[in-house]
Parts: sequence; structure tokens; C-alpha cells
Amino acid sequence: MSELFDTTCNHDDRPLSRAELAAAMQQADVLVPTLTDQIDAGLIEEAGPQLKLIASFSNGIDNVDVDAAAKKGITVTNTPNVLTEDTADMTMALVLSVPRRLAEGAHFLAGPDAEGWQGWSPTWMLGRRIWGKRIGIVGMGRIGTAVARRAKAFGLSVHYHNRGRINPETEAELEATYWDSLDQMLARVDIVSVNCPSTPATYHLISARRLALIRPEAYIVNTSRGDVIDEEALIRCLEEDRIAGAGLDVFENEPDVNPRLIALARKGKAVLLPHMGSATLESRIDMGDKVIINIRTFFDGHRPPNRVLPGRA
Ligand SMILES: O=CC(=O)O
Repeated sequence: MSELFDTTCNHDDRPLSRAELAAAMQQADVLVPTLTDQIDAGLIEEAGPQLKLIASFSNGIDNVDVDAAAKKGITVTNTPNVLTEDTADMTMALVLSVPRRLAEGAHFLAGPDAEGWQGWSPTWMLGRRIWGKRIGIVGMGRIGTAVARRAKAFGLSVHYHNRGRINPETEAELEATYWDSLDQMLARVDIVSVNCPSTPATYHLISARRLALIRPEAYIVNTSRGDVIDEEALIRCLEEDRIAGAGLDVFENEPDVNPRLIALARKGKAVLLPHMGSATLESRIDMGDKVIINIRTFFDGHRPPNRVLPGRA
């Protein structure tokens, strides 16, 4: 990056403070935030007139107020596509981990009781079968579709809810069933996978009312953003055994994880990951390349390939 542009970098791999962000936005022509930097309307309002591009190092763009940026004539870009397969892999890992008690088993052999293991026995660590079950994908964009491909290969039947139907060829290839009604789909599937972006319209989409529709034997997995699920309501469902288990890579108040969720993880009711869905070396390199291409294209006077348009709600 610094070979191509005159850069000021945050070398610490930690989110900048609001004051540091504000100062950067007074000086830089381009801001490259990550998903942990909250670029809200207030910061954008105070930005200097030289700031023309916010090239986010993230797929999700819920951390940037794109409408406020557009009003101030600032273009916003993100880094889609390059982390689709990695995030879908991690989603599938959670789909397998929770019902098959993978984390519990691994922790057991890494924990204090490991040496006391008595060996295989017929009722030891029984989980629930994946093959032949129904997965309900909430949000059938790139990542949702990549999850569906994997799920089908694992013998799950694919159900999905989306704002619109996906193209008929892909639907046929995945043998996927489209549900116009999210409520009806939630009531019928064995695993719910949340793969839609966080927007004002998807805030608490999986609400307390909808969580109550999910069957008690079903599991829920979220690798999207924490606020798509009403986390407090999910915790209550898990504590009261109204849902069999949850696999969560994202949380409502990251990096704070609700201690009740941690307690549920210790009881084997949840597998929690620290937002690592796209965390591969390859995806980070590809994301960096996308940021550079977006900046370059923009300053060459063209429309950057990953421009995020306002009005996404
Ligand atoms: O969650 C990761 C991303 O949005 O890039």
C-alpha cells in the first residue's frame, strides 16, 4: 500500500479511537476503515472536504453510514466476493460443530479430564445427525448460496428465505425450496443459518417472536452480524431449552460477549467463535488487493468496482 500511496497506517491491528478517526478524516483523501471502525453520520459530517473515498476493508458495510457519505459526496466501497467461500466454510463448520458436539469433544481432550477418558462407549458424546435434515438459509446472497452448496453436499435439503428468489438454474442445481414467508420456513427447518447482511431492515430480523417459531430440536448458526438476531431473546431460548443449540461467530456487542452465552458454551449449548468467518491469510490478502483496486480506479476517474450505493435498507 505504502509503495503506491502516501499512507498513514494504524500498525497496531486495533480499532482507532473516535478522535483518531476524526483526525484522519480531516487529513486523508481516502479512509480505509475495517469493520470495527464505526464511521457514523457525525464523523462523516465533520470530515474535511478533501475526503473523497471510504474504501472499507470489509465485506459487511454496516459500520459505515453510506447515506451520510453520499450526501457529503463521499464514495464508499467494500471488499465482496473474496471471502465468500471462507465464510461459507466457517458457517458449515458451525453447522457441524454444534449438533455433533465437536467443540465439546475437542475441549474434553484438551482439558483437565483428558487423561481420565475411558474410551469409546455406545452413549458417549451423542450428538444429532446432520445428513437428511433441513437447513433454512436466511439471506441467499453470495455467502448464503455458497453455504447451500456445502449443505447439499452434506446431505441436507436446502430451504431459503430471501428478498427475492434466486435464479432458477441455481435453485434447480441446489434443489432449493424458496420460502416467501420467513416465519413458515423457521417453523419447519432443523438448522437455521443466518447469512443476510446487517441493515436497518434486518436489525433483529430473528426476533423473540420468530425465535419462538423455531422447533426445540433445531439449531441456529450466525456468521453474518450479531444484530440480525435479538441476542437477549436467543439467550433466553437456549437457557430454557426452547432451541437445541447455537453456533455464533458474531455478537451484538463485539468484542464484548454476553457472559450468559459463555456459560451456555461451557454447557455445550453453544459454540462461540471470535468473529473469524473470513479469517484466512488468503482472504485478507485478496481484501487488501480489492481495497487498492477500488482506490486506484476511483482516482483514475472511473467508478470503483465495489462501490456501495446508498439506500440499502
Ligand atoms: O465480517 C467480515 C466482513 O464483513 O468482512
